[in-house]
Amino acid sequence: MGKYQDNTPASLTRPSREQAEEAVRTLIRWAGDDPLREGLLDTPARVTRAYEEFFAGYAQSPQDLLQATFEEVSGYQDMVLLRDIRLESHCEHHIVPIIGKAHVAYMPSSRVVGISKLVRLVEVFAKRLQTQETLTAQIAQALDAALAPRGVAVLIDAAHQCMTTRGVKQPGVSTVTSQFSGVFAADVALQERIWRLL
Ligand SMILES: Nc1nc2c(ncn2[C@@H]2O[C@H](COP(=O)(O)OP(=O)(O)OP(=O)(O)O)[C@@H](O)[C@H]2O)c(=O)[nH]1
Ligand SMILES: [Zn+2]
Repeated sequence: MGKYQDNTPASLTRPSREQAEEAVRTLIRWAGDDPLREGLLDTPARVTRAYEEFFAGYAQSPQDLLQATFEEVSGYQDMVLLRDIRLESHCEHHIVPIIGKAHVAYMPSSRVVGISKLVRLVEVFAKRLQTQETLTAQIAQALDAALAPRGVAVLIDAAHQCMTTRGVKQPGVSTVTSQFSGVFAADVALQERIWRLL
């Protein structure tokens, strides 16, 4: 009998906690230290628990999150914009933090969603291994799919620690990405209004 009975590729099967902790011990040795010295003994367990927090988004569904919508907003039709949502993610190339701000806007058609859900939506995708472009696009696409609004705008402004603390070492650089759909994609004046609001 094969090791993986459901034909799931080995690269997709979740290791046990013990295997994950062993991998951390390997990386500690790779860094040049002794995983058995007192100060590092509990580190593998802490790191795996930290990974559960950093990457909690894999276990969360954006569709479930955006299910509860409502219509009664007394005919309100203009944009809803959440500015300065704290963004904490990890770059998929180096697994180091991406820290910044996300701004999410949509132009409702008939339904709106609880504003906290927009923050949670950012978190679902941020708590995965990401590029900033993918993160921006995934948030926009999930909102479009769930609310069928007249348009969506997602902007992210973030610093990548893979560029600030290593590599090119440019602490002052932030990366700005944006994705517009619907009326926001069609109307440059609307895009300008958003940039001004930010
Ligand atoms: N487009 C994009 N690139 C990213 C993102 N996060 C990190 N990167 C880049 O991914 C690239 C990986 O390049 P490689 O040459 O394979 O890796 P590297 O040798 O570590 O690159 P350096 O960072 O230049 O030292 C780097 O240029 C990173 O700056 C992101 O969110 N979007
Ligand atoms: Zn990186």
